[in-house]
Amino acid sequence: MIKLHNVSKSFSQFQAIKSVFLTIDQGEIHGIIGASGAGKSTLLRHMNLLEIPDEGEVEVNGQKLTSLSSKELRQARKSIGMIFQHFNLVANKTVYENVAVSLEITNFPKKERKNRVLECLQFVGLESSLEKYPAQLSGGQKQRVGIARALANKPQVLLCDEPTSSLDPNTTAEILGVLENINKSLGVTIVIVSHEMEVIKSICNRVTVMEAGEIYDTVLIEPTSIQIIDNSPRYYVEQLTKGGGMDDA
Ligand SMILES: Nc1ncnc2c1ncn2[C@@H]1O[C@H](COP(=O)(O)OP(=O)(O)OP(=O)(O)O)[C@@H](O)[C@H]1O
Repeated sequence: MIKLHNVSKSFSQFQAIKSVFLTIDQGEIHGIIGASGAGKSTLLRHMNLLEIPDEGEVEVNGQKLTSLSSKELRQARKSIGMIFQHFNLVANKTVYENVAVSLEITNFPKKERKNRVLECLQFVGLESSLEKYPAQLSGGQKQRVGIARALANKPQVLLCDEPTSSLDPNTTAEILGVLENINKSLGVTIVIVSHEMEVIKSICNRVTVMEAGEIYDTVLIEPTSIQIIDNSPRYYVEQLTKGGGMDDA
């Protein structure tokens, strides 16, 4: 479970996040959507304290991250994986090494590292690309490496910041399939920030709509295929709740 309690964050004079309260249940696939600059990524980055809130508390997997020492926070972060729009792979490391490095950082038992790396790469279907370098991979394959790296330490939560925004529609569907599989077969709670309505509609159980640093609404959704034509938070909520168009707006 993830709990944000009265979280606020400013950059200089600009308040990016304003008194946000949000609870994400264990096992959920939770979407965060909204216009550019609404604060989606900043909010997500509070869930592993990559952003430290000015005010408020962040609780993940029963631990109040905002009350932990740096050592305790490093430990707690093992159970929170993260993937990114631009994959953030190390260019001069192979696929195998990119995943292994996350086990080295957390002091994962040395004897078990190789097996764990292979297991994760097998899970994302990249077991035959161990010796390749990121430049030799397609965007979808790079994101699979990112996912394998995020899974290496057996997280309970996976934070996804625009995970498919650099990918074409077919590759997007493949990556969403991998994320769905992680949720269903490993029981990992997933939070996805995306500006793509189709992505959110196809995978999430519940969606938070943000506007100007605040939560505009949080809605349960039923997946349907829609085409996004507007950027207002009201439109997002209408689409998520009714699956309707803008005719009655
Ligand atoms: N490190 C930072 N320093 C200064 N301003 C920041 C910083 N991080 C975010 N912001 C500002 O906070 C606001 C919210 O940014 P954020 O990236 O969270 O929005 P977003 O909804 O994810 O947008 P996008 O969809 O364009 O990525 C923006 O105005 C952004 O410029």
